[in-house]
Parts: sequence; structure tokens; C-alpha cells
Amino acid sequence: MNKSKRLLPRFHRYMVNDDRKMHQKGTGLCILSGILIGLALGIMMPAAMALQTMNPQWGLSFRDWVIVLASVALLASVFSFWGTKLSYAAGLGFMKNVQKIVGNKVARLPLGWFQADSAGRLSRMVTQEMLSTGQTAAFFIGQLVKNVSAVIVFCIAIWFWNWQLGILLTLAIPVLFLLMKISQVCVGKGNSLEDAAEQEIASRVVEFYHCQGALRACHTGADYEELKSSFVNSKRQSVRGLWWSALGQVLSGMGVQMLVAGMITFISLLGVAGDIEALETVVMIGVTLRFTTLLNDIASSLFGMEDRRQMLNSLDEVMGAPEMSVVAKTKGQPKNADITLNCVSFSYTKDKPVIQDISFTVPAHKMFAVVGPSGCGKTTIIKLIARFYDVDEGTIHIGNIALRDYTTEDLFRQISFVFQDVYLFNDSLKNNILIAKPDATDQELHAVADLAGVTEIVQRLPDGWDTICGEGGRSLSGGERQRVSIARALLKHAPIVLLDEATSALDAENEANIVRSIEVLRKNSTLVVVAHKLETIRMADEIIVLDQAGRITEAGSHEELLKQNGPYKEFWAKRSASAQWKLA
Ligand SMILES: Nc1ncnc2c1ncn2[C@@H]1O[C@H](COP(=O)(O)OP(=O)(O)OP(=O)(O)O)[C@@H](O)[C@H]1O
Repeated sequence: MNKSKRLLPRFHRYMVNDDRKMHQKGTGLCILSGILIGLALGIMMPAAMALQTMNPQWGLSFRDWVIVLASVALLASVFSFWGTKLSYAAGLGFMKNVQKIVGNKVARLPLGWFQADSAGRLSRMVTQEMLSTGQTAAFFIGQLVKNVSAVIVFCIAIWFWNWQLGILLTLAIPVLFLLMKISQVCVGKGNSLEDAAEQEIASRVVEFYHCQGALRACHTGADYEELKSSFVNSKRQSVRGLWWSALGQVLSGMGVQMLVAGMITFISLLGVAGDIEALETVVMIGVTLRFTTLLNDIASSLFGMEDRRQMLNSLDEVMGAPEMSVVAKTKGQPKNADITLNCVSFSYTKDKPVIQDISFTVPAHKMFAVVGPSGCGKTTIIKLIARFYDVDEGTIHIGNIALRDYTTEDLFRQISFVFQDVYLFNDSLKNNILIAKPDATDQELHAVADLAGVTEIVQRLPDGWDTICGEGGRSLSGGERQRVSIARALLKHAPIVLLDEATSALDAENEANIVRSIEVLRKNSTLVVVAHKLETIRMADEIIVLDQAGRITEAGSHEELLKQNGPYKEFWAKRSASAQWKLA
């Protein structure tokens, strides 16, 4: 990602070609308008002299100067209107494009990117930040170039009229711009302090929202320490940020006022000394005051743009996040629904391997169970098979095609998954299942609902199939959400089903639903189950046992593994004892 500090190229990078051209044209027109405004200010002096002396100045009478002045002012307004219009259109295009490219980018990011802080960042980015940055493209840039051009032209024009004033401005303007630059840095520093704190709050609020259940269970529903301390931190940072911003504003304000006071004093001295006429003195003071508003507008545009720099930084950060390589076309046709892992290793963070050197093949239509202690990487394995992350080492193939050689659509056509953190859309129960196969008949829908235990939920709820599931499926219990998710998998008829058997969401009834559903799924699909329940484990054709380091320690059928007297037998004995089952 380009780390350029200049804002304009950074904005242009996020515009489509047409919008970029339109913005460049709009900016050009604003520059032209600024040149004319500077000229108009410069023309005031010869016009005033022509009026005072009633003699032509530089070959033009007072009337001629008034006509020139009116024409220049009219042209400046036309260019300004036209340039601003184009800039606004380009700004709207910028916002539309940012929304689109962020959406596309998010779809290509690995699941690992979607943590609580990224959710907060993303929601800010596509709402208020996008509007604010769009405003910069639409308004601030045009205003800045217009006013800077006007100031430069006015400085040149003043040389022609009065060289002493010319010297004063030529020396003062660079100093003033330097002051503004320093002010901009101060404001930028203030913004970065406030922005980091705001992002922290946004992330903690998302976390607070998602973890309400757990927090209430610990009697801390409204008393989440992390959120509180993020507010305290934000307040502290906001105060520091405000000081920096205030320093910036004072510096630039002081600079402008000092320059204006200096100019007015100097012009008055020239008038008193008789170097310039009375009317000329008054006009010059009037022009100086107008000149002040130009300088103030430059400062406001600079600060406005500086405000948005942080937002562009966040945008750059999201757009620069490493994405998964995606092929345009799947390389070949999957021969079957075999899954092969070959020497696969993976870690979420560099120094902490989660699974190491895992190799196994699940032949089509077989059921594999993955067991092992908590945190040994069972869920990670099935997430790797669904390419939620790319492996660090080794390869994963489905039907003899490497995962990287599938398009996302083709890969997900092959796979259904039922994970522990089931997400339902804020839509009806029926639509939440039909998403797996929108053209399914009622008969198909009712068949999978019966199997997965959804029919029982439908009969119990007053709105039946039309029950709205709430955001993320919050109106349903964890077990109910899992049943809906299993119904989806059953309806999709995917060649491969990955099932993470939730430990928390399983009551006896749910367990029976899962067992029934697995029996059906295994008839048509290759099944990989992260299994916790003894009955599910025993159903598997082959069981893979992981150790705490994420390596395979044993593999085989239930009977074979029991004979080996290894970790599996121990695991089975412990689980059986806790479930008060007899050892088979
Ligand atoms: N997104 C993530 N970022 C960083 N670490 C993670 C992430 N997801 C899981 N881990 C870590 O990776 C390890 C393996 O997690 P995984 O969920 O695969 O284990 P598991 O065997 O399925 O556990 P359980 O049986 O308790 O569900 C754990 O130490 C976990 O904390």
C-alpha cells in the first residue's frame, strides 16, 4: 500500500477513473476561479486610482475597470460553481466506490481478520468516516486550491502596484504557510490521539454487545471493566487531543492576525506618509480584510483535511490487509469428495503453532471424527478445510484439487458447515433455512426440518415458520440455532459436510437430532465432525486423535483405537465415566 502522506493522490487512488478525471477537472476549475479571485482583488487598486484621479490607469478608465472587475468576478463564480459541482459529483463517486471496494475487500479477507476491533473499525468506516472523507474530496480540496491560488495571484498583483507591500507579503506568506503547516501537524496529532481512543471504544462496544450473555452470567452485564476503561482512556486522550488541536488553531489564527495587523499598519503608514492616496489606502485596507478571509479559509480547509487523514489511514489499513489468493476459474473438475491433508501446519500467531504436520485422507462418503483435548486445534482443522484461513505449510485437496485452485463459489458449492458459533440472519426461520437452496420445495423443507428438529421449534413458536430470528439469530437458543444450521446443511446436499459439534448447545434432544441428521448426511456426503459426544464419535468410520500440541497421536476406527491402549482409550474411559456409560 502506498504510504504517501499527500492526501490528494490518496483520494484519487480510491476513485474510479471517471471520477478521478472529474475531480481533477473540478480541481482545475477551482484553481482557475482562485486565480480570477486573486486578480479581482488586485484590480481593486487601479480601479480605485482611476476613480480617485478620474484618469485612466494602465490605459483603462474607471468604467473600464468596473467592467473588467465585474467580468472577472462573474467568471470566477462560474468556474467556482462548475468546479464545486464536479468535485461534489466526484466526492459522491468516491463514497460509492469506497463502499464497493471495502465490500469486495472484506469478502476476500480471511476469517481471522474479523475480530471485535475490526468489526468496530469497519462499521465506522462505511458510515461516518466514509461521509467525512467524501466531504474532503467534494469540498475541502477544491476550496483549498481555490484560496491558495487566489492568495498567490494577489501577492504577485500587489508587486505591480506597490513594491513595499509586495515585499511584505512575499516575506510574510511563506512564514504564514509554515505556521499553518505546524498547526496542521498539531491538529493531526490531536486527531490521531482522539481517533485511536474512539476506535478502542467502538471495538469494546461491539465486544460488550456480543458478550452480553457471558457478562450477565458473571453479574457484570452493565459493568464491563474494559468498556469503562476505554471510556476513561478516551476522555484522557480527547483532552490531550483537544490541547494539541487548540495549539494548532491558536498558531494559525495568530499567524493570520499578525500578518493582517502588519499589513494594515503598513498600509496606514504609507497613507499617512502620503505615498499612497487616501482612497487607495481605504481600498487597500478593505482588500486586506478580504485577503484575511482567504487565509482563514485555507486554514479551515487544511484542518478539515487533516481531520480526515486518520480516516484515510484506517481505509488504507483495511485495503492493505493481506487477502487470500483467489483464482478466476477453478483448475479442473473435482473427481470426488475426498479430502486430503498433507503435512499441514498452521498458527494464528507467529510464535504459537496450533496444528503441526497433520496428514490424513477422508475418502468420499466416509465419516471422520476429530477428537482431542480442548484447544488442541480440532475446529481449526475444519476451518482450514473450508479455507477460512490459508495453511502455513502443507496442502489441502478436495477431490484432487488444491483449495487454492478453487474459486470461492466452487469451493463453497462443495462444502456445508455447521459451526459452534452459528449465525442466523435477521429474517424468518424459513428463509434462514432456504438460503441453502432457495428453490427447495415445501416437501424438501419439511423433511429436513423434521430431521434436524426444526419442526418442533416451528410448532412451538406462535409465528411458526415466519418467526423472525433476530440479528445473528438472537431470538433462538444456541441449540435451536444449531438445529437450523443442520437443516441448512441437510437441504444443501453438499458433497462435503463439516460439523463442529457444539459442547454447550447439546441437550439430549439436540443430541438425538444430530445423530439422526448425521446418519442421513453421511449417506451422501463426506463428513468431518469435531466430535464431543460418545455416540457421534462411535459412529465415525475413522477417528483422528490430536494431542495438546496439535499433532495426530492416533488414528483408526473406534474398535482399533480401543485396542491400542493409548490416549484414545484413556479419553474414552474418562468420557464414559463422566457420562456414566459402560466401556464398550
Ligand atoms: N482466531 C483466533 N486467533 C488466535 N488464536 C485462536 C483463534 N481461534 C482459535 N485460536 C486458538 O487456537 C487454539 C486451537 O483452537 P480450536 O478452536 O481449533 O481448538 P479446539 O480443539 O476446537 O477447542 P475446543 O474443543 O475447546 O472447541 C486455541 O489455543 C485457541 O485459543
